[in-house]
Amino acid sequence: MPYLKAVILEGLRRHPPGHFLQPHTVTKEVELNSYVIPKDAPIDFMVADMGLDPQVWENPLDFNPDRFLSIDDTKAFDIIGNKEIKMMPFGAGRRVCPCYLLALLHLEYFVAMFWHFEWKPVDGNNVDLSEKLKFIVTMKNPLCAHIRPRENKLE
Ligand code: HEM
Repeated sequence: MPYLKAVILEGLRRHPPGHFLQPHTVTKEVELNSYVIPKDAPIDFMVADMGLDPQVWENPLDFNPDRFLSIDDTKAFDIIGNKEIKMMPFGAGRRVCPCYLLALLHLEYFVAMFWHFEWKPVDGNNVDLSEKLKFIVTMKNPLCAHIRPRENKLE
């Protein structure tokens, strides 16, 4: 289970479904780290870039779930930025995704299907992880796979 959770977190870091949040704004001018943010100016959060910041993540382009296993308890990873923000696929603060726990559970069920089902690319096509930026991010070339129950259960 810890590794399954680590795979989900790494997927959300490396390929967050939304590259931006909804635009946010401030109700009065504020200064943050010597930047002045004017009242009512639309503010976009670069979610995808946060997850690729080399000052925060070692080899950020690598898909490496192990980076989350070094955290004592994967469950405790601060995905909604209560204490610190290292990535924010669900946003943070008062407009954070209210269903993030449901979404995480859903992702776990989906990825756990690999335990029981074997996935094979159709006609030997390689899996292409190129992204297409729409309202959310989708696969540029949709995944086509044959799925069948595993004959040999995974250890
Ligand atoms: C992997 C799945 C999901 C991701 C990555 C995701 C991500 C997000 C993000 C980034 C926001 C905007 C946060 C902000 O602007 O600060 C958001 C808002 C929201 N999400 Fe999700 N979400 C997911 C699944 C879901 C699901 C399953 C539901 C409901 C069943 C849901 C319901 C909502 C709602 C209602 C809001 C608006 C909250 C508000 O404006 O106060 N999301 N989500």
